[in-house]
Order: sequence, then C-alpha cells, then structure tokens
Amino acid sequence: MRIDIITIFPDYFAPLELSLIGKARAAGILDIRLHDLRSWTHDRHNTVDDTPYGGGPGMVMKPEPWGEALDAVIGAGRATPDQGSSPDTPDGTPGPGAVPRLVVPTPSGTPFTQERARRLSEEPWLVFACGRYEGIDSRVAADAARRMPVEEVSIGDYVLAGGESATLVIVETVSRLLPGVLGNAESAVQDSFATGAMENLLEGPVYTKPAHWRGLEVPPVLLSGDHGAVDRWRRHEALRKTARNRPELLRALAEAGMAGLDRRD
Ligand SMILES: Nc1cc(-c2ccc3ccn(Cc4ccc(CN5CCCCC5)cc4)c3c2)n[nH]1
Repeated sequence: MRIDIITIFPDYFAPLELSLIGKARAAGILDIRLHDLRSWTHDRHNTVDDTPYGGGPGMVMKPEPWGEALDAVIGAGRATPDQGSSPDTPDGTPGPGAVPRLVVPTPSGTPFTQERARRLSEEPWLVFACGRYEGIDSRVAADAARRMPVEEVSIGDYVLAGGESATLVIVETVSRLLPGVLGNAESAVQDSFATGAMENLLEGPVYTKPAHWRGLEVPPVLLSGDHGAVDRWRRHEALRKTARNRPELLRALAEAGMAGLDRRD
C-alpha cells in the first residue's frame, strides 16, 4: 500500500519510522510519503491560510496550495471516468493508472470504525489531507471528488487542533491489518469489534507470567489447559466488560439476536 500525507507539519509523522510501521516500510509492505503543503506556496511567507468568508473565528486553509499539492502528488494518476482505482501491479501497489482514495480527517466527517479500517486496508493507495486552523476551504474536497473518491472522516466527537493526530490513528489502524505487518505472535483477528464469535464485544482481561504477582493471581481457568473452558471464560469476560463499558453495543447485539447471547455459560 502506498500512503501519501500532505501536511504543514511533516515532523509530526516521525513516529511512522518506528515499530511495526517502520518495519513494514523497510520491508516494502508500506510506502509512506510525506509532503509539506508549503512546497506549493509561492509567496515570501509561504501563506497557507486566510480569513473565513462570512466572518467567524480563526483562519481557513486556502484552496490553491491544496489544489497544486494534490495535482502534484496524484500527478499522472489522474483518472478518466472509466479508470478504477484497481492496482496495475501484482503486488497491489498502485500502477500508473491507479487513482487514490483521498482521506480528509475532520470533526464533521463520518465515524472511523474498525470496519472502515478494514475497507481502507484493501485500497492500494491512500492520500491524507491534514488540515489545520478551522479547516480546509471546502472547494478542495469538491475539486478532488471530480477525479478520485474522497472520504471525510471523524475519529471521534472531540475537536483536535488539526488532522495530523487523526491521520496517525487511521494509518496505524489500517496498517496493522495489512498482511505481514503484525508478527505471527500478534493477530488483528481477536481485536475488539472484530468479526466472528466475539463480534462487536470488547475483549476481556489478559494475563502473562508470573502466575502470582503482588498477591494477585491469574484466573485458574487460564492455566487449566481446557481450551473450551478458556474460550467460554473469555466470552463471558468480554460480555461483562462490554456490559460495563459499552452497554449500547450489547443492546445492538441483543437486538440483532446474535446467537450465543442467551447461552448459559
Ligand atoms: N475527529 C476529529 C478530527 C478533527 C480535526 C481534523 C482536521 C482538522 C483541521 C483543523 N481542525 C481543527 C478545527 C476544525 C474545525 C473547527 C470548527 N469548529 C469545530 C467544532 C464546532 C464549531 C466549528 C475548529 C477546529 C481539525 C480537527 N478533530 N476531531
């Protein structure tokens, strides 16, 4: 997967050199490219913002630098209507005709969820537009939508100072779903909100050695070697955790008549 990030704070993304994502980049699984929006300004002060039309607090990001930046980053990949975004190369990286999906973090976007991360992880090429100030002139997304899919994404009902943190969250969540990014020891399958037997439940407590620590014991069932009993215990703990921390998820499961909720564990 290729990921382009356009931002006025490229240094914000130094963490993408580390850990799993850093290794995936070194292994060629991820091709992450950073672009400083100010490279596409032409005035002495590299201006990227201006006062909002209609008045109101703060500043809005000007459209021109964004338009030029997206043209440059997407470049020859500009689509004609009949071109899909399917990769032209066998390893899933975008070929010359590929079209990226533009992801624009914003408080007013549609919710980012694990399911949406799975969908994005199947894309060959994502471009992130990191806004600052009070946001980006709305014509930037409108113009981009003429030649590529555009998604406005919120990572939660709170207001960040810009799109960079949200982009880090989305890139991390999506990247860990790519084949080869998580080691064999870890698995994204058992995540909260994963599909399958623990569908949409929060995961319960986890333990490792030592079995006794500061007078606190590991639940004996986990040491029993009885995998059926362990699975039942884990599901019960997941239901308890979900009921305590996210009762609305449990109601949704009950309403969906999910099998197993009424099972006597
Ligand atoms: N999930 C999430 C994504 C973001 C995000 C993403 C990208 C940018 C770019 C700039 N900001 C800061 C910003 C944006 C909008 C406003 C306008 N204000 C919003 C609250 C109601 C009144 C009007 C203020 C400040 C961003 C914030 N925050 N939270």
